[in-house]
Amino acid sequence: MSKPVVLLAEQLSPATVDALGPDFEVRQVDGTDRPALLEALAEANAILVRSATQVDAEAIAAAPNLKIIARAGVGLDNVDTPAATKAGVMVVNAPTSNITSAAELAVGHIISLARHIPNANASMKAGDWKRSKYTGVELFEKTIGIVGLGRIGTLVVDRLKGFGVNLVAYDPYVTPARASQLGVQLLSLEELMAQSDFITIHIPRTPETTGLIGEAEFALAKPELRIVNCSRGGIIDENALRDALESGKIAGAALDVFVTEPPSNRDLLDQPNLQLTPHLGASTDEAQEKAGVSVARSVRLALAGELVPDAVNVAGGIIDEYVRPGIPLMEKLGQFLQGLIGASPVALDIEVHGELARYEVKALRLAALKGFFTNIVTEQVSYVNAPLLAEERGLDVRMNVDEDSDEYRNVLTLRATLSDGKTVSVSGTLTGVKQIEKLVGINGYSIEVPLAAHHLVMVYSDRPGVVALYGAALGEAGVNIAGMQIARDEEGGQALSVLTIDEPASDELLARLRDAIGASELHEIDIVES
Ligand SMILES: NC(=O)C1=CN([C@@H]2O[C@H](COP(=O)(O)OP(=O)(O)OC[C@H]3O[C@@H](n4cnc5c(N)ncnc54)[C@H](O)[C@@H]3O)[C@@H](O)[C@H]2O)C=CC1
Ligand SMILES: O=C(O)CCC(=O)C(=O)O
Repeated sequence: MSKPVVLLAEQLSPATVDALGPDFEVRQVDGTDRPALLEALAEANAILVRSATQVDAEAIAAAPNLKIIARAGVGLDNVDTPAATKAGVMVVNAPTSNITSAAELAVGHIISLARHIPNANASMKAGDWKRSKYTGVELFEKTIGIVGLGRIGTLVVDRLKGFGVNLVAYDPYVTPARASQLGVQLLSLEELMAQSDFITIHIPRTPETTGLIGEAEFALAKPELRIVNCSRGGIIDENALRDALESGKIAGAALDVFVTEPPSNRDLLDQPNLQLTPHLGASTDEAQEKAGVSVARSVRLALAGELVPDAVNVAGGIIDEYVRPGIPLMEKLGQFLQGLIGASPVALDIEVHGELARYEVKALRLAALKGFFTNIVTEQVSYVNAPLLAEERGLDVRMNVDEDSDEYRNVLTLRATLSDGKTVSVSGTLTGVKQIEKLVGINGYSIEVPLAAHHLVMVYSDRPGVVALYGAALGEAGVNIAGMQIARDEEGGQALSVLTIDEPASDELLARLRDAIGASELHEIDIVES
């Protein structure tokens, strides 16, 4: 069997390939060479990128086998996550891999701006010895404004505390209590612009943050202001920054990120009081190793069909070891239920009874939906797009979790409500040390049958001789019965037989069985392993 193809579209740490291990065919492509990228995506099961490769809707459409897009870093601006979700493709990033490096670069820029280190260095290399020209300022007792008190902003705060500075911040999504815990005073953006001697920006680029700092904000600034952006290009309006630097409205700026990378607007780049780095925030050995290892681990999990903690478009989160075996069982119950109803329900109740109820079981909801849609839509169904498929079909999905369970330690039940109000249900459990997956209920009939690849479910009126009838029909067709269980509501009432068989039954055999036993219901249910 050929190995899954993992495409490395950018330069990643060698630790990435080591962490992927021998189970994949690793291919390289230059992600900025668009035709080459689209061609390589045709066979890719996973793609690993940094920030230069555009994984947009066109690229995702060119990758019919793609299961995961892994961003070895934080920002996901270069990945079309909604398009990936629609195609059932998981998107992951490495959210903490490079935050220390990015925070350290921002602090480095602040100190360099304060002491003119890059300009003084360039001047000396050019043969000069100019001391007074490069007189700087101390950080001590200055006001430093942090825009964005997230992961990186918080690390910057921690690092700056040692300088004896006054820390203020603008982040509308952070509570004053959290800010004061960090030793930072929350201000409005206008107050922060007016009070700060230094500003450092650590927010994502969104429609709301694009151009957040422009002409109006620079108009509020002190002439001593020095501003640093190591987050995303465009959060500071580049034209407004050029004007503010050129006119002496502010004292200096440092940029690691640009609207277009690489940038070409020389009128900005050539400003003498602007210091530049070519998007180096994450460019350290440590950050690249952590990012590579983190995304390699996510790729391994995703290609093994597992939920991934760092997925940004899946709501599964971290799954407890106790919950984990329930995931494949729930997926199978989802398939089984769909096989039983063969129609589209209006509501789906996902019930978790027993000890499992003490754990976070959100992942079981995803598993149920994934299983339910697996055999009824043509597109790839994954933990990513299964909730979207339910939403698109107007399916009312409800989750009921309850610690009570009578007969078994845990029982998982899926109950569909059809448009005529009728309900259809299937229940399963895991038994013994080997955690055997068993069906323990169908439509209120108690049974106990190990789940298999092929099942027959027959409902008929309870009477002697029926087992011989279906046994003979299956025997004549050469189909072996692997397991069976009969249940009934009352003597002479309705009976239900569940058989596991070694191969699928043909349509002709199903018709013969129906006639032979006068079945009121007969379902052949095949479970495909995902
Ligand atoms: N230069 C580089 O190489 C690197 C850049 N980055 C970038 O740094 C930025 C920050 O990353 P993290 O700290 O990990 O993100 P995060 O998600 O932990 O924090 C972002 C913070 O921004 C705040 N925020 C969101 N909208 C805001 C608004 N309109 N005004 C003010 N605050 C707002 C949020 O409340 C949050 O606290 C991201 O854009 C990321 O892509 C990250 C790593 C390396
Ligand atoms: O991989 C890189 O160098 C880009 C880092 C970055 O900007 C991020 O992780 O958001």
